[in-house]
Amino acid sequence: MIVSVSRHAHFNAAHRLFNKEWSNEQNDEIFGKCNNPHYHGHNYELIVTVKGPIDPKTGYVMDMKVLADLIEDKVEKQLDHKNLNEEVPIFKTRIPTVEWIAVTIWEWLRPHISEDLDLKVVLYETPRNFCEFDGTTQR
Ligand SMILES: Nc1nc2c(c(=O)[nH]1)N=C([C@H](O)[C@H](O)COP(=O)(O)OP(=O)(O)OP(=O)(O)O)CN2
Ligand SMILES: [Zn+2]
Repeated sequence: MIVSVSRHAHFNAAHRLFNKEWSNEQNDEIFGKCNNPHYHGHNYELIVTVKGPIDPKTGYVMDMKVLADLIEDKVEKQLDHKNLNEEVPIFKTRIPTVEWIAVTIWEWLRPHISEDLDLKVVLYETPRNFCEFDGTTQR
């Protein structure tokens, strides 16, 4: 049997959506209020799911305490109460959209989770806007 287990986490962060290769007018046209030069913030809700076989000895797919500690160390410490554009180096080159934040979180977690397990990240930027990434690189 292949089973999924998930851990819910939370962080808040500020960001500004803009492409530094574009003019102010282009950025305003594409990103609108999200291009506010004084930034704006979100309460991000994160769901991390690992999927795989149940270990016959432990009954676990993965120890949720280990997963929780991993999310705290690799994600929350890097992003919580941060200005993503200014304080998180990867977002100097990636626009901190919910898409890129979700992909980045997946990349940060993947090396620390058993290769036998699939990993999926769901990230809510607002209660109505969310993004999902499971490592897929081709359509
Ligand atoms: N594909 C994406 N589109 C948008 C993103 C994104 O990351 N990926 N981000 C934003 C902004 O960050 C913006 O702050 C989202 O806020 P808002 O439009 O206010 O979202 P709400 O769900 O709160 O808006 P309602 O219109 O009230 O539902 C925009 N787009
Ligand atoms: Zn935003």
